[in-house]
Amino acid sequence: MPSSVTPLKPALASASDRLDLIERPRRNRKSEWARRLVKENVLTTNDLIWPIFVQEGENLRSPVAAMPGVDRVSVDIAVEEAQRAAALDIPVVAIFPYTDPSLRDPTGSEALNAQNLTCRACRAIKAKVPEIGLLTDVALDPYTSHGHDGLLEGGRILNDETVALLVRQALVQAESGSDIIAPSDMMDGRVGAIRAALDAAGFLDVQIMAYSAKYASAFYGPFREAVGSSGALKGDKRTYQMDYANSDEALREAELDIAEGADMIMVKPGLPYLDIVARLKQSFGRPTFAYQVSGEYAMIMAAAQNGWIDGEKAMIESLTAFKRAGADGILTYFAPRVAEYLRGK
Ligand SMILES: NCc1[nH]cc(CCC(=O)O)c1CC(=O)O
Ligand SMILES: [Mg+2]
Repeated sequence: MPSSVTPLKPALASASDRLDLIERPRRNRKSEWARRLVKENVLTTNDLIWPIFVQEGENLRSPVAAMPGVDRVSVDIAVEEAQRAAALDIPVVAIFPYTDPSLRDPTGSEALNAQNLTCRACRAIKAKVPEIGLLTDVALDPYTSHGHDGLLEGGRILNDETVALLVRQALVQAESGSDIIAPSDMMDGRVGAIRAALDAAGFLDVQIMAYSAKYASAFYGPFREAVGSSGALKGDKRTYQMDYANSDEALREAELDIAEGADMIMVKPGLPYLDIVARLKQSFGRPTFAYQVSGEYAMIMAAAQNGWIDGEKAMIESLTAFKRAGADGILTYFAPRVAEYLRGK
């Protein structure tokens, strides 16, 4: 018998040393094949949405300091990234613009410009990579000089006036080829208003993924660096984004968005809010997504770069945790790396 073969033998010498257990949960974990057999949740490339930051210029990549491995890219490179995503079977890319400071104003008027970066990126990607889904964020913050998602008047964010602008922003995005409109602004009533406008304009097939439970969070810091709104932001977003102490409120928000026509709902941030993901999925049974945001990405990368955790393992574990909580998909900056990892398996 070759020495590498483990002989079958009783684990303990005498029966008296043995615990009298009917159930031994470890039996189902005894080997790789046994673990695979009882695996409950699996992460696949179908679960991934890749957020991409775009900037002006040509053949340009600018690293985002707080997000190692993530670059802001010019539109031509964004097209190449979309091609890479399609080749990796990633279903959707999400476009986020770095707007030149000279184009930012108090009303975020650049958001309504059909020639803005987001719209140009959409058209360029649609033309070259028609097989990939395109998601665009609807909110004014990449375009306002004050960094808020809505119109600001005397220190207040105006709801209904903002919604009127968001509707127009959604329309220019749909006209540019966006397949999924994702309102991230947290104004009341925006989903219904956007749905009605899309339908009236004939965009019956354009989907809405509502950022339904979006919390006022410290984990968005690196994103604001990436889109250049951190320096601009005055105050915080707590009068429109949710209080992280609340959970029932997320149910009411999601209920409203669904009633107003959201095709998909989203929770954001991700990992610290898995309880919300689970509650929404169980309560509504709708396609439910989570956003593993910039600060979550930064934490994993920073610890990995210090040699404190295994970054690749933490990446897969964190994304599988979203699946376990009930998420149908995850917006994650790890998307291309995970897709490559999954392909190699
Ligand atoms: N409304 C814009 C928006 N859309 C996505 C994010 C954050 C994404 C991330 O941190 O990765 C933000 C920032 C914010 O609300 O301040
Ligand atoms: Mg709402």
